[in-house]
Amino acid sequence: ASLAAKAVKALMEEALLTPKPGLVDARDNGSHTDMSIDLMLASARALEDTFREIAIVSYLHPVDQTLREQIALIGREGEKVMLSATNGVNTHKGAIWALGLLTSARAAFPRERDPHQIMSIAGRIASFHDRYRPMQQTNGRTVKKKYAVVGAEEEAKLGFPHIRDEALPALLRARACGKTEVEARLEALLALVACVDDTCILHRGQLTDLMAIQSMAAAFLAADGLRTQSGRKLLYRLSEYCNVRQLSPGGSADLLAATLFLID
Ligand SMILES: CC(C)(COP(=O)(O)OP(=O)(O)OC[C@H]1O[C@@H](n2cnc3c(N)ncnc32)[C@H](O[C@H]2O[C@H](COP(=O)(O)OP(=O)(O)OP(=O)(O)O)[C@@H](O)[C@H]2O)[C@@H]1O)[C@@H](O)C(=O)NCCC(=O)NCCS
Ligand SMILES: Nc1ncnc2[nH]cnc12
Repeated sequence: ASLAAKAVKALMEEALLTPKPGLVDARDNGSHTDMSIDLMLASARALEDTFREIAIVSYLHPVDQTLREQIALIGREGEKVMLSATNGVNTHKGAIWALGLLTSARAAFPRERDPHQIMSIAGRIASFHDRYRPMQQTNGRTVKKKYAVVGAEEEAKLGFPHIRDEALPALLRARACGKTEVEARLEALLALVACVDDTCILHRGQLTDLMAIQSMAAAFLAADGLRTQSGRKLLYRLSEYCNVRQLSPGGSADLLAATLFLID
């Protein structure tokens, strides 16, 4: 399949993974009142042309500022495409960013298969300055004024450390112990939730909410996930915590989609 089709597939697989705490899945809308699984899938499909354009301009392109600025333009258009497909709901802003950069890296080096190399190339692309980036206030910028966090921008510039050191190892470890694909992906997601400074959570909630969510996710993994009663109870508590406060680990969901794209 094309890179664009793989990016869309990764977004769909993330959306369909069930259960997920706070997030939209095939069973319920988590803590979201303005999203549904149909909306997530429609948003994913609408983004295929965006990822295709990114792949085309990036094909065999050297890693430089021109590449950075060309894909930024397409990415910003992609955000508009997303908002028109969802009637204004921000379903995939972080995913356009992460998957856009990773698609660009894969197209620039079509023979490179190693996820670590691809993440590092994407990090180099992200690190060039985009002179045309609007100065407008975003939730990420608001949060970063308050807290020193690794948000979506830094995550990419650093070469996706949370995918490299947490999600990918968790996914491969769970597969190697014979767990189901659903368990492996859920553990990869929770490995992200346990340590990502999710600006979605920090924008709507408090620092104490982020810490509580991170520690419940870590406890779920320590309890061997869905395999044990205590793991299942922790996942239930985490979901309730998110739903009651209308909080959602949207940044971690985007990074899970990026993880799935890297191993496709
Ligand atoms: C450089 C950009 C990432 C923009 O940076 P900025 O800091 O301004 O980021 P945000 O606008 O806040 O958006 C970043 C989205 O990334 C996700 N995210 C959050 N934390 C992390 C993290 N630690 N690591 C990785 N990813 C993270 C998150 O996306 C998900 O949440 C969305 C909903 O988020 P939110 O905005 O909080 O909620 P709303 O419902 O909109 O608002 P409220 O109702 O709460 O008020 C959802 O979409 C998920 O996807 C963040 O939203 C970059 O985006 C950029 O500059 N792009 C320009 C184009 C470009 O250069 N592209 C290049 C390649 S395509
Ligand atoms: N499954 C999901 N639910 C809510 N927000 C998201 N952002 C990215 N994936 C999401």
